Amino acid sequence: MTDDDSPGAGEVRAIRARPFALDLTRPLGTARGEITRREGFLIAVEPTGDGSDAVGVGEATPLPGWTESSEACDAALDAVCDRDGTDAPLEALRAASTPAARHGVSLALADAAARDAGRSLAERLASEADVDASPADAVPVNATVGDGPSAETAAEATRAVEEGFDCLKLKVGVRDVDEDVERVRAVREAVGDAVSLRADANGAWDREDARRALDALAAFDLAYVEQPLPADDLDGLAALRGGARGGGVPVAADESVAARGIDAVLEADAADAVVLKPMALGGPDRALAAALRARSSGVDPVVTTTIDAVVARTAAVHVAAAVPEVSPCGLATGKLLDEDLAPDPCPIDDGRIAVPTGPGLAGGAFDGLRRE
Ligand SMILES: O=C(O)CCC(=O)c1ccccc1C(=O)O
Ligand SMILES: [Mg+2]
Repeated sequence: MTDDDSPGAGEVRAIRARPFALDLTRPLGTARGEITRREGFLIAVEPTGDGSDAVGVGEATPLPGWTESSEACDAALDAVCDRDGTDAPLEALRAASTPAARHGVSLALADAAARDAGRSLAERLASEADVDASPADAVPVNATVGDGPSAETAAEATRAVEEGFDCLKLKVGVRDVDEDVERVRAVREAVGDAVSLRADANGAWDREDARRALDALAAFDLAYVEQPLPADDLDGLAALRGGARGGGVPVAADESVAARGIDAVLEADAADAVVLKPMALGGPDRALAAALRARSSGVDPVVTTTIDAVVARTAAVHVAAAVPEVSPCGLATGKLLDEDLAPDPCPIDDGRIAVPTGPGLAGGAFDGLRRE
């Protein structure tokens, strides 16, 4: 990483933040409540130096429980916005306390730097993180199926497979374990054996329920169960995995990574896979670093979002593209939003999402947002 090239190292002419609010088409049911609406801030930065005038865009879309509150995000952005010649704004934004604010500013700076260099964001992230391989031009994705009655869940899963998805993630943990087992059975029967299935309990179960659920779900060849236990129960997750090594269901950590950090999860041997949300981890750079650390420990990284708007979703696609041979990622959530900040530059075809070629996030696709 060179000094004049590193995000946050240069002087920044101006940082602006504009609030937005977007409704979901219909609520996404999870064990931690329904997600109905996303409120955040569109960020724009104008870096100084060498006569370049590339404006970078970013997005800070907090989801309380995963990130700071909307108020804390607003206050953190306020502290770095609209100040002439703000130096190293990233140093003022703590990933641990205000990850969404840091995400927004770090993405805008990285977008600007990538545009200046005429490279895609994925190329810039990969080279900053010393990834040798070239970024992928498309990334496999899972369809996201929320909680619902068994027949509804099976119908939604069938629709996703008809649209070309060969990996589905089902939300579980809202109902009791027996009902969820029946939902997974109904989906497996509806979609057949060739489709990869994941289940996400969002920390809903205690150790006894989790053991019972994983034992019963072993019959349905799940790729993994995501966050079967609360975020802090790393020892419990490690013990559940004992079954995975013996042919049971693999375990993925999501909330645990956001709450405790990637290093704690890897040190505790708590997961077969980790689910990485750039918005919850403090930025695309930090999410890629976590992915590479997981990979080097033999743990499979998966990139997803907190149901972000198009700017942060596109950034997460670039993060996923920079991870060599990445597993299906939770990036097919654009259709959950009723409206968006701009048209989506990442078409999904046959279960894969296209990575924009740049420069930056998506060439000229977000130029309307840069000028506002
Ligand atoms: O991973 C996906 O398929 C979509 C994203 C998703 O499920 C999610 C969205 C918002 C908040 C939490 C979660 C989660 O993975 O638990
Ligand atoms: Mg999850």
